[in-house]
Amino acid sequence: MIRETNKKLKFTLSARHSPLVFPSRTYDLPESSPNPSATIQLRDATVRFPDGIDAVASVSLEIQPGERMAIVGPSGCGKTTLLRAIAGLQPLTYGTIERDQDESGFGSTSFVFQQPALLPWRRSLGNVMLPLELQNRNKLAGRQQPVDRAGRIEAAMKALGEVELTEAADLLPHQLSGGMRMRVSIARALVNQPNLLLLDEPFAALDDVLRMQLGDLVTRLWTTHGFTMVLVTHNIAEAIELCDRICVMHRGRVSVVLNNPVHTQHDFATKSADLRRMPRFGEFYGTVSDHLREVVRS
Ligand SMILES: Nc1ncnc2c1ncn2[C@@H]1O[C@H](COP(=O)(O)OP(=O)(O)OP(=O)(O)O)[C@@H](O)[C@H]1O
Repeated sequence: MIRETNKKLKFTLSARHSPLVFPSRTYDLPESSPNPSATIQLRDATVRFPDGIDAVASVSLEIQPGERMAIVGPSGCGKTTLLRAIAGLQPLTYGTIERDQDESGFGSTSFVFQQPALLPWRRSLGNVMLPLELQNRNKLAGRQQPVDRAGRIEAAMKALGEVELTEAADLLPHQLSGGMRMRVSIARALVNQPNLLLLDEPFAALDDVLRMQLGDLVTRLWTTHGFTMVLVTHNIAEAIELCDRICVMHRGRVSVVLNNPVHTQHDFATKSADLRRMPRFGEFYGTVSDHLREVVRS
């Protein structure tokens, strides 16, 4: 069932553990989103590993439907652990993470990793169809309507079309370039119409030009699909290009959440390369770097 989505939403930040609070603002979300996007609410979310390290320490944060949140911070500050906790892959020691779900109770989340992790014996089409096959198994748990083979092929071809790889449907992963493999991985993430897309350093292994091209692709897909997005990255420029807010983490905690002034409603169609030329891009880049330098020093 598709619910009506609110086109204008107020973004708020629960700043209980954030020393710096920036005012919330109102966004115009993309016009057409086939799935209602997810709201994520973290309250005192804590992950303590057996060695006593709090990889995520009392994080309270609210991510609104259709919002794109970047998570940056020094190596080892807990970014990946936080993302895995949001995905439900990492249990919390303390606190809660709430996700709204669709009526079937499934609430689809897709994950894109730095390594595309394609099955080497499956062609692009077969790799992209995989989540739908797994989803069919979930029907045993009464969660989703099964999708027949024709439906799976149609959905996978549509997703491959969205990443401009229709012509590579019959190729095996070893016949694809690094950028193409990543696009197949993005198509696989899109095929079950996620309302939440989690990306962990997706373009870190790629060169700058590819990075920008794939970043523009993700923005275009977000404009069409309207999913909520959380991106872990070391790359400040990428965080600014792709996200509405930037969360700086340090030692498991949220140090600050910054509103991105570079993005406004009419920037959605602006290419990364053009965004980078804007004076406010450079200014904001400086602000984010200053915060990162500060947390590293403290
Ligand atoms: N399974 C685990 N068991 C024990 N400690 C872990 C485990 N996974 C991560 N850690 C520790 O938790 C802390 C946070 O790790 P995490 O991978 O979330 O950081 P990160 O910010 O994503 O790092 P990077 O930027 O280098 O990828 C680190 O000190 C790490 O050593």
